[in-house]
Amino acid sequence: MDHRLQKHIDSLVSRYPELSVCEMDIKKAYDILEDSYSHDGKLLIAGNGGSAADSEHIAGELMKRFKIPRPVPESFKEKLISVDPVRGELLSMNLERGLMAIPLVAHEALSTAYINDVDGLGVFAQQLYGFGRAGDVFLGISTSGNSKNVLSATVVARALGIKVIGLTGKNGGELANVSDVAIKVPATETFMIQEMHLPVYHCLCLMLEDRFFGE
Ligand SMILES: O=C(CO)[C@@H](O)[C@H](O)[C@H](O)[C@H](O)COP(=O)(O)O
Repeated sequence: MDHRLQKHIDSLVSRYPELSVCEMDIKKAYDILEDSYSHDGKLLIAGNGGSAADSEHIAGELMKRFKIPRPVPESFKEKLISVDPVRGELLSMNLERGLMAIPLVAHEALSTAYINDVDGLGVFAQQLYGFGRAGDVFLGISTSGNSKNVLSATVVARALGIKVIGLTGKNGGELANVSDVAIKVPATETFMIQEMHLPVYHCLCLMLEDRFFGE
């Protein structure tokens, strides 16, 4: 792996030595994401409770600058100038390029209506079916690896040609079995698993940002 990207993993492992067991799987997950983003794909993310918050957090890191400024291309700025009816005023916008990431835990009106009218367990599957396209990536976050609404979404992912990354606890659960790669952090207690998920996904976001927006 490029030393520029490896440095993020080295930093992760120096801060969290227990996560060294995840190194290979983090690299595999990175490769899947890099390939998807290189071909105009996107990331769809789902999880429950604390992992729902993580889903939103990840989208936030990817959709705008994390550490590196991501200026929009000059050609697009020129388009902004050409369509700005009140020259200058709107150009104070500081748009940034994003890596497209959609948290399937958002969209409350859609989710609550689907859960209420159709099927509680299909809430992520329905959104994945709507938003997902072949070549995208689904990231399922589950400390147990057995949350049925996340597992249902993996079935839809397979049917659509969407690769699945699982982020789980040590035991992996069913999610690890149905993922293209499962990052199983070495903890078994829900809150401790969640505490290890954060540095793992930060590392992936840093690697992707460096790849697509670094020098
Ligand atoms: O944040 C916490 C516990 O720390 C809880 O909200 C927790 O995320 C919820 O119980 C989830 O429903 C657990 O689901 P999962 O991680 O096993 O898929």
